Amino acid sequence: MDRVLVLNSGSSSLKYRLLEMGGAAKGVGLPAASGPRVSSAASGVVDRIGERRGVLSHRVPGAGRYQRCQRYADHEAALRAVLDAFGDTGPDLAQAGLSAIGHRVVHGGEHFDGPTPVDDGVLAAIEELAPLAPLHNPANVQGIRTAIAAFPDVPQVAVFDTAFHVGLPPAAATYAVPEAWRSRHGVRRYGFHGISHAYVVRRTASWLGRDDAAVIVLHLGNGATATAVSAGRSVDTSMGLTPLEGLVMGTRSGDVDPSLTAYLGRAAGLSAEEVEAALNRDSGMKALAGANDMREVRRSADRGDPRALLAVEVYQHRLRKYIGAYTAVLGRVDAVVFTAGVGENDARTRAGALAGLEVLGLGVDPGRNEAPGGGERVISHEGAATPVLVLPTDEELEIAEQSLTVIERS
Ligand SMILES: Nc1ncnc2c1ncn2[C@@H]1O[C@H](COP(=O)(O)OP(=O)(O)O)[C@@H](O)[C@H]1O
Ligand SMILES: CC(=O)OP(=O)(O)O
Ligand SMILES: [Mg+2]
Repeated sequence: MDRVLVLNSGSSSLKYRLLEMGGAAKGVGLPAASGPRVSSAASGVVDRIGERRGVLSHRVPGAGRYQRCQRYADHEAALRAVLDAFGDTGPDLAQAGLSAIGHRVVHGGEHFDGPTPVDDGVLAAIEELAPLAPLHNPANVQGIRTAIAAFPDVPQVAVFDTAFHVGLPPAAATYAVPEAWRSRHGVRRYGFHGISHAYVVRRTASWLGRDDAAVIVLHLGNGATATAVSAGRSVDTSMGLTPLEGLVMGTRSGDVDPSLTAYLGRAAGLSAEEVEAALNRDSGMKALAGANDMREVRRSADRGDPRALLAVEVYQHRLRKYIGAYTAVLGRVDAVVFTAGVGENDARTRAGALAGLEVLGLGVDPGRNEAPGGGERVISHEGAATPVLVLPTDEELEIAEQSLTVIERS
């Protein structure tokens, strides 16, 4: 049996899971995407990293839950606290015989087209890409460095969000901008959330009983991506050079007119860096409705707050446009799949995104869409031409599987 510790460092959170793969199941049984049985020996999350009061929740199946609230200054401090939690409650990581530590890395640029064992050169390359994923790559690097310091003898593997999109057709990957920007500075569309997509696309193929399907994947979390997938390959995706383009997100604007930066420089005296930071951290639902969490936005909208009502309309309108566009890109759609925090849990967003798309054969069955309970499910009408599915993503399982593939190869 292999044990893999997975670290998924987000902009302000650190999710982690210790997975046991291929052995007799203990702990919580997980729906293995492929291959042998997988179980979770411990899992948890540190939320609100960098804020005054962060929260660490650590869960060990059979031994309960443990919570600690304090300030976690950065991802290094968060990971050290996670390692302490393992020390306090078990399982003992030093004795676990870890086969690998798998890290989610958001931007892999043009260098990385698959999971990669981490060495100094790989770490330097990930660091160099930080300007293209300012909310994510610095956190990923901190996580990797801290894990190497704690477990110098365990293989560390970087698993990239961009890798799923490496084969994007040139027509979708190319920006119509000066040649020198493209050839000298790597200016192209990369695409993100590929770890989640890889998992969800495999689950979709298994649901449909075919792997040549044309699928629109809607990963709607804090960050959000729409992707057109044909026969398992990404053929267009809404995020581009950085994870800022595309859909409206929790704190990110998604698509805006590129003239915005220069205009605000002239009109408001803002530097390019200030505009970029605001588009990443202070835009999206946070800017429109005062909260980045869709649950809070919905509560405000239910109270009749006009800002929240508009925010929801803007969010859904953008989604609907991308679904229409990707129907055109694919020519034929065999399934639409919702995943991640908002996609898995918010029935109203799913219904709103597809409202008016009956002309494309798309829609939800209200009873199925609103039925309580999670898990993989169909939410379109019985016999609908295009099934609409909710498939909970599992980035940690995908990272663990990809990490083991690399370890076994080397
Ligand atoms: N029941 C729910 N209804 C609406 N939105 C939800 C619900 N549960 C979670 N979410 C949304 O999911 C988001 C987080 O999604 P997640 O996929 O965990 O994002 P990330 O990995 O980017 O942190 C939260 O910001 C919240 O808006
Ligand atoms: C790439 C990205 O946007 O990731 P997240 O949704 O975790 O912020
Ligand atoms: Mg996520």
